[in-house]
Amino acid sequence: MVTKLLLRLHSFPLTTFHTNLIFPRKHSLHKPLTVSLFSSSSSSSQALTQTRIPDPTLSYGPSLHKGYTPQPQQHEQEDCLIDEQDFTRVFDLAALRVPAKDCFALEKRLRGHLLNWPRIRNIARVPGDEVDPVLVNLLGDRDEEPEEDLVSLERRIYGKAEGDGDVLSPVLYREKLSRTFNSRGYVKFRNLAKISRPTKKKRRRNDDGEEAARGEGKRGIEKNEIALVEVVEEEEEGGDLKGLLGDEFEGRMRKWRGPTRLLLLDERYSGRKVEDLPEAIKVLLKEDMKESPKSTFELVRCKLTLFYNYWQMNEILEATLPKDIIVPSAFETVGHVAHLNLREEHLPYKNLIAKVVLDKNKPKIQTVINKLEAIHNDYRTMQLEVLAGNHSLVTTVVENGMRFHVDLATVYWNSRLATERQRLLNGFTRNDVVCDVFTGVGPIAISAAKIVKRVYANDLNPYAVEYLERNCVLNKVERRVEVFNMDGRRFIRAIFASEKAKGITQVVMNLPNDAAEYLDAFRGIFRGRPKNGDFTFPLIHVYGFSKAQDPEFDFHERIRIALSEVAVDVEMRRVRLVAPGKWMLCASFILPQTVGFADSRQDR
Ligand SMILES: C[S@@+](CC[C@H](N)C(=O)[O-])C[C@H]1O[C@@H](n2cnc3c(N)ncnc32)[C@H](O)[C@@H]1O
Repeated sequence: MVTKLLLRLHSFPLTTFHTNLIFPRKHSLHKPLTVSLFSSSSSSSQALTQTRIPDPTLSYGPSLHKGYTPQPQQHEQEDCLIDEQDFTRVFDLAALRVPAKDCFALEKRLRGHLLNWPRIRNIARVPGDEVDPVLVNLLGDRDEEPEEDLVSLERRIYGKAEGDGDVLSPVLYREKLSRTFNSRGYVKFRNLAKISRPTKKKRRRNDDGEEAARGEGKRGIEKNEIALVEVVEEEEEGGDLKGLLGDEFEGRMRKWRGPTRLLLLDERYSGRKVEDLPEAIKVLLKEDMKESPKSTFELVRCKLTLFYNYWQMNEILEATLPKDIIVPSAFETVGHVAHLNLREEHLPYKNLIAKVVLDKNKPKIQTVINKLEAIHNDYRTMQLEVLAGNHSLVTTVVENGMRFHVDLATVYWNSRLATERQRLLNGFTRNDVVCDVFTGVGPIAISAAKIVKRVYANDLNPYAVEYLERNCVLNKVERRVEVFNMDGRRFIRAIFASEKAKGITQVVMNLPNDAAEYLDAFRGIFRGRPKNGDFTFPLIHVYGFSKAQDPEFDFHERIRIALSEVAVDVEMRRVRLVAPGKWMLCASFILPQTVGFADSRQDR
């Protein structure tokens, strides 16, 4: 998520309340302010008339069950599945307005008293008070008449000071200045060009047309906007300076003369007056005042608006789905595709769930699919339903630093096996020659090709073989991988009957449903060859599922039966629990000589 703060100025019709002032300011440089956090630009023109959402059991922190909703807006509903405006929540907060230069130090020291909400920065910018340091310097360091300095500064920046009447448009203001130029002299206006020319950043935003509508209250919430902070009140005229800092600081009362920041205070302090703030905050501010006597602070009330984009997937789903069903919290990803495994109870809400998954995981996720039924077909491909996003199931997955093109509609892919594949790869050396009998699009074969001498990769599915070949080229291993498209049993027989058999040191058989039953293909593969011949008895890694009480024993039995061998020395490990009570296992063993030289008449 982008964590950028951008400024909004004068974009909301804001209500102004009285403020508790730490430092009163007779002349304010500020209008009601709008500050946007984490967004790229514009703000809402929502009127903040509210519908309270009372919940007596409120926990600490942001929640869709807390705060209040702004008055519903007339809007065109793009998607009837979910109305994003229903998820807008407004929270009343207190904030300390502090000089920008002090904000980080104060944030550190006040941390325990700040808002500390996830994805919301404790420091918010205050638009409109960013003053070019050169201009601030123009004020000099004189203490005697700070207010006159500020009035003068205001005129330079805004074309008017408080009480001067309406703000001139930038064009009129420039014209006015140019008319008075000669009489007033260049000295006082040497920054004219600077202040009348928009900065590069502002210009860019103007180009986007985003700033153009500012002030007209026409803008909607930006797509990626998650939160907005608005100062909703201005200071009380002639507020009591002594309230917080005592008599000793009265003489130090001075005006703002530079950029400020808002330090958002803990939600507990919402609506409090200065005197009600914890002693720790007061002491700290006093200390800061002693260290930098020119610092100014004020307590302001503000509204923090959290939009649909702020809330996380589970928060939205929890608020939307009926209370008695489990909120789906996880999904698999394959490239840009999110793969849900929805339960029966979720099916009536599948499109809504998919939309939230898509919204909350963009741009990485572009498509949301649901598996329709258990995998039954030979190629181990899934029956899928596209629920949201684009319908392309051709995607690119990165695993072990390799890239794999995959079409989920026609080939098998399972990202959950990445760790297991890596474990297998760790056992390969550059002296190995690997045979991958059920290779799919090649996640093992292609990664192995970067390590070992040679790989023979086979799959029955012609689409998988097509992607395998593409992926070999994509990962620049096509010269080390020989590709076959045949039934696994036939492949084992053919490869071990050929000259290639000599060098093969490891065989991978990852077809957990039936791979063990293909082991019979190894019977007699070296039959007829001299027993002291220069061939290797390969290390075989075979995968399988077991629902038995003792899965290792059960799988071992299947292997023994397939090999027609009384005893096989097998190293067994559990890979993962694929369903309640169903384990995926990997058995590794060196092909027994008795099996390799077996009489083929025992074969199927
Ligand atoms: C579980 S996938 C494993 C793919 C790959 N090893 C991986 O980790 O992604 C099993 C693969 O075996 C292929 N397959 C199924 N039956 C086969 C057979 N009789 N002979 C060869 N390949 C077969 C399927 O097309 C599928 O690609």
